[in-house]
Amino acid sequence: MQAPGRAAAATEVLDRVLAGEPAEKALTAWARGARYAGSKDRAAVRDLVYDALRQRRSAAALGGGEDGRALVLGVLRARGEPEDSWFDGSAHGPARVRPDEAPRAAVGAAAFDIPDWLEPPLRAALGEDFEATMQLMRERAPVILRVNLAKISRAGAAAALADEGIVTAPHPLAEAALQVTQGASRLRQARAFAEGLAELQDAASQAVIAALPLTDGMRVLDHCAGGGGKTLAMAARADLRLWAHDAQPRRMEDLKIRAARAGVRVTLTARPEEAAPFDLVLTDVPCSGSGSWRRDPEGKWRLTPARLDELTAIQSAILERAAAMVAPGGWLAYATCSFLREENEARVQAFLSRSPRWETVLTRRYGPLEGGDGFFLALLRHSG
Ligand SMILES: C[S@@+](CC[C@H](N)C(=O)[O-])C[C@H]1O[C@@H](n2cnc3c(N)ncnc32)[C@H](O)[C@@H]1O
Repeated sequence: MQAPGRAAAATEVLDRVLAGEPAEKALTAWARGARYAGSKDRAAVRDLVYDALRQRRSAAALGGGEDGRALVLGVLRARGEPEDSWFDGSAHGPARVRPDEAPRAAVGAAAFDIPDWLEPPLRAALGEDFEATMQLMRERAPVILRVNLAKISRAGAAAALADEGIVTAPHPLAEAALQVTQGASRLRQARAFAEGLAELQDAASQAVIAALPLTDGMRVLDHCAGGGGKTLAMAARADLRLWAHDAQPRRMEDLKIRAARAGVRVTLTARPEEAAPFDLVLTDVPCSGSGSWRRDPEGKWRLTPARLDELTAIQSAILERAAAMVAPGGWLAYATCSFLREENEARVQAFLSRSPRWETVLTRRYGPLEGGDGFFLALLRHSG
């Protein structure tokens, strides 16, 4: 495919997304009907679509409109591409750019590519880091690996990956983190993956686990385990007795296989109370995802104040339930991949105001200025 064909494909996909279809579904539907598209074409169309979703408001302004065509034009203008070679009016390409499609300036929240209603709470949460953080959130997220230090050193894993054409650099945020700088497309087939030497995991997720007081022999519950990324990261830190739970057990489907690959044992449970008490319970709660909108940019346009209220109620309920499963003197770790105080400090405060036997030992916010996703961790201790 030539550049115009890719622009036309991204326009078609974005128009479907703007009409309400999830981006992954729209991309799959397009790829099925475009057998002529090679892997490079599919990657290029995907990049255009995801760049447009991350930068939806500023791309719309730069592209002089609101539809898929304007978004693609805006992204290409932001990239400094010669628009005539993409919008060339050829049979498979978009029509030439019209005079009424002149770029406009994005102002206010649009310049940060966030909905208007989220600017005040994000400013409140991020303070003087707001602008720099929001600029980074408009970009693609880095590809980061967690080396399984129980099996190999970080330098050893980097060397094994380099043998397969995957170039990495140590990431400063966590001792097991490697940032992939070249060859990311080879990762899925890499031996280092199949042998459980490394897993994909954001650096801030890794830093959250590194901050937990985990020691050999502890009984630990990952209460919102999902795919189990943090379960496995905890297992690599110490010789633990580990349980994993999720309200949607299907999400943990691959965890058994991944645990076996990593050489660790995890008990999946639908009724964690039966194995309580635990020395530490991690609650990586469902949240707005505002810290990981680089990876899931649709999330920021989907979020509404009503959904945020629902999420904060769920977060409070999870904290209550998890706290009841912690042994006297034990630990409760509350984590979100969100910047918003309503989901972070405010949830912890609300919990503490109802729970006099708990105190905060540590709170920490992570963000893209440190090279990872946005994350929040509060480590609470029971008084015993
Ligand atoms: C942020 S994700 C967890 C990601 C996971 N810890 C990881 O590192 O890959 C939140 C998870 O919480 C689960 N969840 C939602 N409500 C829950 C509840 N009331 N109790 C337990 N898990 C819940 C969701 O199904 C989702 O998998």
